[in-house]
Amino acid sequence: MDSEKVLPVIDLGLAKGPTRSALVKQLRDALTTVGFIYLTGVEGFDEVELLRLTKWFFSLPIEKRMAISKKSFNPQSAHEYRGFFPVIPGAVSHKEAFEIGPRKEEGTKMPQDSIAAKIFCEDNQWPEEDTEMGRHFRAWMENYHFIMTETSLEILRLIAEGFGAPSDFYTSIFSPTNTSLSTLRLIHYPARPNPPESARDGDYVIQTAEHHDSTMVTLLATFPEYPGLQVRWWQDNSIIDVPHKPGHLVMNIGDLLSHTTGGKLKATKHRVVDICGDRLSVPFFFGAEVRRQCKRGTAWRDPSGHHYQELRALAV
Ligand SMILES: O=C(O)CCC(=O)C(=O)O
Ligand SMILES: [Fe+2]
Repeated sequence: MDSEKVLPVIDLGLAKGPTRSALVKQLRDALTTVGFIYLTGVEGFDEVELLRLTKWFFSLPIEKRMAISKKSFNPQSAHEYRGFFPVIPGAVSHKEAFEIGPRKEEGTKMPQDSIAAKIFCEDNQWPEEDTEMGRHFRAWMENYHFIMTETSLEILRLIAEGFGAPSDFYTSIFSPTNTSLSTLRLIHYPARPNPPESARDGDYVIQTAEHHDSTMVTLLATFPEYPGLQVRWWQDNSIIDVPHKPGHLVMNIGDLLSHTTGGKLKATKHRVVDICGDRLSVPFFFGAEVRRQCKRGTAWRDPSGHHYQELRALAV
């Protein structure tokens, strides 16, 4: 029955104190079945300010946004990886976005010994830094990136505990100075009145095609006035709508984490469809660690005999 196809709600507030073990079990059950959850109880999550600042960013004139775009869209830019990217006309994926990496703590040495390391560790770009609003935008987004990083690490600890593994089974790879490859992406999907045939699926017009994320964990902020997220339901392969739930993030895991569990944790497919108007959303992609290579490490076996691979961190 359609009414039963709803994402489980997980309350991170239960992580403190004697309720933690119940939370660990709820999370394991949800991520080994549906693979997508609503997440509440995230301290410091303020969707109202996040939406206000996202709207502000996309209200800036396109010339100002292009001035902080990546080199592939603006030859004058010194940035390959962080910054704005515009809509690509005619592509199935129909969006523009602004991508932000972690704040670099004073004195943190960033690797510069390979082209990849230089690209992945490059500085963020910021709009309107000479205005109060621009400075507020930067400080707020840097802090939001930090909150999402801490939340992702806590989720990884809870997941490890759910398999009976040591709490830091997945998190020991990550540096305390936050040099993870994680990306906060502010997305604007403009309306699409004349989509190409390749972007149609029956009555739907696709804005982001069906995919799994490549991450460890994704924490997605959606907003009340913008539906459009759809998830492939695990039991019957149907597509379900995932409406906004006030105060909740939507969370899923990506391929990287799913692989380490031999597919036991589900990297569930999802997509975004046109809602006949603009749409905004803000995913946070928690990826690997810049200064480490992810290698398969020791295996953990749960009581049923299932194997989980640690991501062994090797300094490069
Ligand atoms: O915009 C959304 O709601 C989801 C976006 C998404 O799935 C992605 O960017 O990977
Ligand atoms: Fe996604």
